[in-house]
Amino acid sequence: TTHLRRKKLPPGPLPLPIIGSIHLLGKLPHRVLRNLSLKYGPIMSIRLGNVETVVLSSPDSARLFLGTHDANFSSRPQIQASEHLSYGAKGMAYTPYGPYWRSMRKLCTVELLSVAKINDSRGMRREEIGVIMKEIGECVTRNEVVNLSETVGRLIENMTFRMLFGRTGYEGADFRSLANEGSEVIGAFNLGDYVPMLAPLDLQGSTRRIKSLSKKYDEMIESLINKREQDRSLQGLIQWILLIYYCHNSDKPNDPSHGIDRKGTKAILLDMIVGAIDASTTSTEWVLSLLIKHPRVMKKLQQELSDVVGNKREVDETHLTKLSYLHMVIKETFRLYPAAPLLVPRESINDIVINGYHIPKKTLVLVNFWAFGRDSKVWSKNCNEFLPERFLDKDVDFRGHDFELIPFGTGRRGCPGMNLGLINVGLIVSQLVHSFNWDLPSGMSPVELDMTEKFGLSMPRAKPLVAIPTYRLYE
Ligand code: HEM
Repeated sequence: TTHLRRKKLPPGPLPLPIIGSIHLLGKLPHRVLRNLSLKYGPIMSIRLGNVETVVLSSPDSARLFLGTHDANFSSRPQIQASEHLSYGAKGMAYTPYGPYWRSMRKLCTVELLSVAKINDSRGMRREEIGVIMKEIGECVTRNEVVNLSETVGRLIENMTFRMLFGRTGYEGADFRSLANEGSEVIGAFNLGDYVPMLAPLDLQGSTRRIKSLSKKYDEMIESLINKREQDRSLQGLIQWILLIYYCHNSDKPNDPSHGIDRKGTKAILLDMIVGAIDASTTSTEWVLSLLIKHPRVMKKLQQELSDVVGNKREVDETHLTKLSYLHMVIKETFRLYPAAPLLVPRESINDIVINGYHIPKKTLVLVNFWAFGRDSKVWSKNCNEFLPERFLDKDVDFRGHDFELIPFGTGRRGCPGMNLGLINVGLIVSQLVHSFNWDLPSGMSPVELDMTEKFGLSMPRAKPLVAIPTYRLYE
């Protein structure tokens, strides 16, 4: 009997032969998995093709797996998208746990995304926001609507480009569509990853799509790296990556031994591009949507901006820590519209027994963080309401310690770009609503604003957010 008990999987739907339960997932898997969890519980097993999968749908279950047993759940599944796009797991985000991942992670946290490096690019962010503010000002004069999704996406793309390559874009270097498409193919449940016998048929056309995207990426990034090699005066994070790459490949005694080669260089750049553009854009888009949909909250935030920043000045990064209501608005947005609804998938390293359930090694672990926010046991009966004030008397932070709110994940694999992401979102949102008032077009009332989402590695709006700006400050 002990043997039987040790082999007991968590409860879940009965799998079909060959495909398991993959057919259930549909277009919005976070919603489907949440409904299944209401039936089977917060630790649920579901077989996707050949792949044993555990879905965690409550903060307590996430604490158990990613807190208590973080070490055992710190790997990532190997999927076709990362195989092709990351040159065979040469980056960080989709690289299995081990020494290579650890040195990539160190490279990112120490050399690229440290507080000092982020502060170095402060002036650049101010300039890029200035460009967009001027552009929106022209729309005010001409009485035009602004496609906020597109505008925010372009702004974050420009900031990312400059951060990495020290200048604004080059002809043909389209980071944004790379990030969007990357998020789609990486997030998709690609049949070939789960049912290997069907992989050669490529029934959904995913493999073809992934291969063509990776070819496009490789051409683009090769040309960018070549340009940098020809013009050493260009700054940006690329200089640090290349420095380490040259050291490693030239027997220098001071080799920082990150073990990075040309492919690794390109793979880590891809992680930075997709990570920086996709999640920050999606988050900003949802914050703005929720503010426009809830005029009371918008007014209160604008009042805070008037009080802290003053009506004769632009928002500066140093203001951000003083904007406590903005902080609550962002938390509340992450709770209801997380940029990554299932976070980024994990994979177990060894067999383990948790709560009497047997979790075999190489089990795929999905954290349905989207479901946490919709759980009245966690957030009380008003969990579906957008109410930033709930954080006044609930001391919950989003940095990975409080499992109710883990939009950036947690533990060894938690997001290394969190500080940068928060600055991007906070700065853009506050500057946009400090300078302008926003109304919906065609006399649409705020309650009518459509909030439908799309699924991918990230969860953007299904339809772009468009609104009409008017000056708030200088009139
Ligand atoms: C609002 C913005 C962002 C959100 C919501 C977000 C969210 C996440 C989440 C949920 C994970 C998975 C964590 C886990 O498995 O526990 C992650 C990982 C990651 N993020 Fe972010 N992210 C954001 C911004 C950024 C930025 C700006 C960058 C880089 C410039 C970045 C780079 C990465 C990388 C490389 C990983 C993989 C880490 C690893 O596997 O070791 N992210 N992010």
